Amino acid sequence: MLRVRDVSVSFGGFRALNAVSLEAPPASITGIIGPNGSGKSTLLNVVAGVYVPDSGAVTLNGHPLAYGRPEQVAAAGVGRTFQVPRLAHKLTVFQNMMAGARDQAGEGVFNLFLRPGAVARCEKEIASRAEAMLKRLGLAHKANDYAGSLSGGQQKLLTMGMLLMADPAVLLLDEPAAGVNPVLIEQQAALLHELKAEGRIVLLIEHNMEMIANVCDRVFVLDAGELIASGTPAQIRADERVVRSYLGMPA
Ligand SMILES: Nc1ncnc2c1ncn2[C@@H]1O[C@H](COP(=O)(O)OP(=O)(O)OP(=O)(O)O)[C@@H](O)[C@H]1O
Repeated sequence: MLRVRDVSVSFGGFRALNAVSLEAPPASITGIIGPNGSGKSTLLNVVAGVYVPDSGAVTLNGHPLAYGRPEQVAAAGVGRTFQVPRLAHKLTVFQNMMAGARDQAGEGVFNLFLRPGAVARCEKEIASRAEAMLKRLGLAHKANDYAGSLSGGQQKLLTMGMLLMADPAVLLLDEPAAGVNPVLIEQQAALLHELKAEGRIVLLIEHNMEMIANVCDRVFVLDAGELIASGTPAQIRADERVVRSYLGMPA
């Protein structure tokens, strides 16, 4: 279970999040919606260990996450993607996937010199997982292309695949559907359902309400740093305050 309890974050004198709480159980997809500047990315950044909250707590299975230490949070099983995919554009799709894998035996100089056999075995194992992941994402035919040559939607799928190479218990996804064509959005939604079926916790920031309605079990709505509503997608759509502050706004 991922728990965010009464988290507040300020930048200078500006309060970006005010006592925000949410819970996300295993095998669930949780949407975070709200107008621009309402604090969605800030919340994701607190969970990802980028920002240290002024007060409140974030726990995974009862253990506090390491605030301000994103590498430690990632090692604890929390992976995140960004609004603009972070890829090595001049490396191939396959090479990017390999870089996404955690615990590569070749990482340490000690291993490289003293356990070359183990390193080679591990590399082979990672390569076959990367291959399988590319097949799963429908990107196998792009394996040897530069990552920079993929469409925006394919790049977003690739970053999700890179995350999955580390087998995270929690995925934090920042606007995966933005700028993506409808066919790839459907593919993303199918992948999210699979990740849920595998027992993972998915937190999803998204402006695409169709995507939210299609995949989310529960939705939390932020407005000016405050949590103003939570519920099923249907409950959120019917919530007058949400419609006034967000859904009623022209796109
Ligand atoms: N590092 C920072 N320093 C100062 N202010 C910040 C910082 N990060 C975010 N803010 C401010 O905090 C508020 C919340 O920003 P945040 O990016 O979390 O909103 P958001 O809901 O993700 O918006 P969007 O939908 O546009 O991505 C905004 O007013 C923003 O300007």
